[in-house]
Amino acid sequence: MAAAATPTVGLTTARTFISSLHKTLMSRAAILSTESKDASMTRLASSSHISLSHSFLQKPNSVILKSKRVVATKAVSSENETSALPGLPIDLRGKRAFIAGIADDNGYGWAIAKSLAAAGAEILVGTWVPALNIFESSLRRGKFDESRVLPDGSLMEITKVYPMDAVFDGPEDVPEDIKTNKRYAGSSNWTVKELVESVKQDFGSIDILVHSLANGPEVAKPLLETSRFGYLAAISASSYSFISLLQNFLPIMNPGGATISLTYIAAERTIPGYGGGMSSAKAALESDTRVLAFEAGRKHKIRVNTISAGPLRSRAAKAIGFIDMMIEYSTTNAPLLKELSAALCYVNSAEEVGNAAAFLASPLASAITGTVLYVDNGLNGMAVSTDSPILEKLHAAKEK
Ligand SMILES: NC(=O)c1ccc[n+]([C@@H]2O[C@H](COP(=O)([O-])OP(=O)(O)OC[C@H]3O[C@@H](n4cnc5c(N)ncnc54)[C@H](O)[C@@H]3O)[C@@H](O)[C@H]2O)c1
Repeated sequence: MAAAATPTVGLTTARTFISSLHKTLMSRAAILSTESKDASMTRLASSSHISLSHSFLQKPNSVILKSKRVVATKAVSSENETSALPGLPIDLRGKRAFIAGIADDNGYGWAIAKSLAAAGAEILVGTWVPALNIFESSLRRGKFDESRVLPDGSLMEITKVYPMDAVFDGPEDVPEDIKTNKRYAGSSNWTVKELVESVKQDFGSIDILVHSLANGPEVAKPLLETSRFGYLAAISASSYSFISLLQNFLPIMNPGGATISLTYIAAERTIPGYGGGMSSAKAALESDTRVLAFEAGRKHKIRVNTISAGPLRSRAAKAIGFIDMMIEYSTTNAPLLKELSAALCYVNSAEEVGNAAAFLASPLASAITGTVLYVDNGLNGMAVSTDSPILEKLHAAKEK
């Protein structure tokens, strides 16, 4: 079920590629490395994976024209070279991340995967079963190629995509109507226990777990009108799912690893319209972050944090129905006044959340656990909206 395999390259192409990499390496080696160029090349040959974009695969002759799309997915620098680099890099090379909740390239899960990949982590993805076919076929057809581009010009590789449904812990929990549902036909081993068993069999262990999923069937209903079913379904898919993933993944997580979930300010302050028990689910997720940080920290040396993210036009958010208003509210009232999705600088909000997640997952955050990290341009700190007509009256009165 590999979504994006690493293709082999023809001999001539490989020579061209190695020659261009050799040039790059030589210039890097001259600046950075104290070891011999031959030793660097030997290391490069053994550590680099040559990977090509889908567009190259479709047009083999375009490899030289599109040389930027021909990349080494593993960094060529050694530990020595890294320590010689200026700055404080987020280095996740050698780490394996499982990101639960990616079904397209618009959501926070995708952005986090990209930042983790840019820092060198290997990426495994868990996709909700009903969305799996379309996600995998879009990936195969190159629909996401443009948004797979990482800051160094290479493309994010997803080593494997796993089907999952986070509301079922084991096969015994799956009701008949889901078992026979045609959207689930053709996929297997997608309950949480079976998923983790598959990851264990395939890879042995992981270092980073990201929970980027939520679901509330009655999200559009006010809490006061939410049914017991809707409320519990929201908690099950959006909060307990994190506990279930931790329960099952912790035994195969390497000590020192990190887990991250995504929350929303509606957990702490009232956001009218974010209903159906979703605000309750996020409140539970934030509280659980603290308790799970204690338990997972003591028992497994694993950190647990959650990112409270600003509004993003993801598929899930669009389904709620007022995401554009929330974005406008945020861009008008947050301390940092920037359009989140077209930021003043080279990043957008999803990337900013991705980068914060990469930091939290890295050794740079080794003493951070049990926290809610706000990545929302500071909106959470505001007690009044600056565009309130009441405040406008106040300002007008002062000016008189
Ligand atoms: N978009 C926002 O404005 C915003 C703001 C703050 C927090 N968040 C949180 O970010 C996380 C990611 O959401 P997003 O907005 O990026 O949307 P998204 O649509 O990209 O991600 C939600 C994912 O959850 C998956 N999913 C739903 N039910 C599932 C289940 N039972 N099992 C497995 N997967 C399931 C969906 O297939 C989808 O891929 C969520 O926790 C969301 O609450 C979003």
